[in-house]
Amino acid sequence: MKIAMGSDHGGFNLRHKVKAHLEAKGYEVVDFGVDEPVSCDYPDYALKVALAITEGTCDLGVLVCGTGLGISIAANKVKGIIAAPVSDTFSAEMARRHNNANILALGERVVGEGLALKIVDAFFEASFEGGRHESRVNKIVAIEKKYL
Ligand SMILES: O=C(CO)[C@H](O)[C@H](O)COP(=O)(O)O
Repeated sequence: MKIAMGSDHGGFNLRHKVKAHLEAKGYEVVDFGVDEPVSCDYPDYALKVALAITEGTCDLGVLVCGTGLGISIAANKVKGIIAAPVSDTFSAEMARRHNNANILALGERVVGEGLALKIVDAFFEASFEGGRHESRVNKIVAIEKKYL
């Protein structure tokens, strides 16, 4: 599995820790920056990661900013993206199993490294269940098609 990653300055340190963790587990990570921990705009990195997924060069993504909010809000503006800002392991698992999220968003100023890595594991070890959840996710896609 190929994972796209990106962050702004607020998620710079945690992005590197998550990247090392995923690589140690054998995932291929494509890192879209930011390359230096200098003040920058999170929508720029949300867009790079979102497009890598919708264009098919990566399978899933991880985005990190200070809270995980702005960067997921921006990513969710791209058709085909379901980005979930997550701060606990249960929601991380459900984001895949029920919501078919294709991007996990983390907040470096919200979760510590230990919890963040457990959240990452919960997200990547889970799979979409389909069934009743598929028709619900399809309704999200229909909203996106009609209104975005
Ligand atoms: O969390 C974020 C967006 O949701 C950003 O990382 C945060 O807003 C950046 O703030 P600052 O420019 O004050 O470092």
